[in-house]
Amino acid sequence: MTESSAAPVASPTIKIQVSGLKKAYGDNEVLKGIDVDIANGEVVCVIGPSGSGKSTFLRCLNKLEDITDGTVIVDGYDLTDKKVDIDKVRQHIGMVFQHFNLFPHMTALENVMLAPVQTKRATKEEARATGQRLLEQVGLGEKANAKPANLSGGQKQRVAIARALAMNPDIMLFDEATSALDPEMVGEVLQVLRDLADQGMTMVVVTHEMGFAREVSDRVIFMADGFVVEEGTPAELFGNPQQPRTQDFLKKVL
Ligand SMILES: Nc1ncnc2c1ncn2[C@@H]1O[C@H](COP(=O)(O)OP(=O)(O)OP(=O)(O)O)[C@@H](O)[C@H]1O
Repeated sequence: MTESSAAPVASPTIKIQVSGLKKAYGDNEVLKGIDVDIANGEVVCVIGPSGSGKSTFLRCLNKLEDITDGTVIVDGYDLTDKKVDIDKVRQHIGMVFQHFNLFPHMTALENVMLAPVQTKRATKEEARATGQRLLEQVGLGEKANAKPANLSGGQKQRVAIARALAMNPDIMLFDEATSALDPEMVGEVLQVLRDLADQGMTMVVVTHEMGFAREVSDRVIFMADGFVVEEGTPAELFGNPQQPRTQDFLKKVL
């Protein structure tokens, strides 16, 4: 590998290029060779049965997991290149998990301000102004001074989304962001995701919300047993699935 290999290498229209991605935990190979390209502004939903490798796939996209084999190129940075500064790459990527992991002793606004200030991307004043704007964007402008304990699950998740947006990412990864929520709060969080999709954010969304996948995504990927079994537009995948495994899965969940 040369020094220059740490520089961006991909086309700016392709945000994420995954080729031959394998991930094993010991002898257990949970990703068995995934090939996916995701374009700028594309919204991709990843669906599939429990244990099929969806979260592991997502976590490989910002190297929360070490990649066993294959390549993952994000915003032109090859994550398998040891010279690539992963913290720098992660500044392009916002990630939202099932559990919100907010700091309980900080207000909603302080949680949102934290990363830009800590990484010196913004002064405190700038981060405060941006944080307030982002809380308003997710419908929580009036909750800026509330501590997480005084917010509902859906509100906490919306703070977590605002926190991810505070680093001004150009890719957002959502790992079952609504799975821990009471049903009545799912809609308010999905609405924030819809708004982000409308604004042209590149998004990869691991979800069990088939209605959301159907309505919002540009492309749906169906995974099973560590493989991409089938992918297509929502109309193709939900309306006319080709693979028996996809058909069986959709029969169960729709
Ligand atoms: N840190 C880990 N160590 C060992 N095995 C793991 C680890 N993380 C995940 N696995 C295994 O990898 C497989 C895929 O898990 P993953 O969480 O990616 O599936 P998933 O499709 O997201 O499932 P779900 O829909 O239930 O969240 C599972 O068999 C799981 O037990």
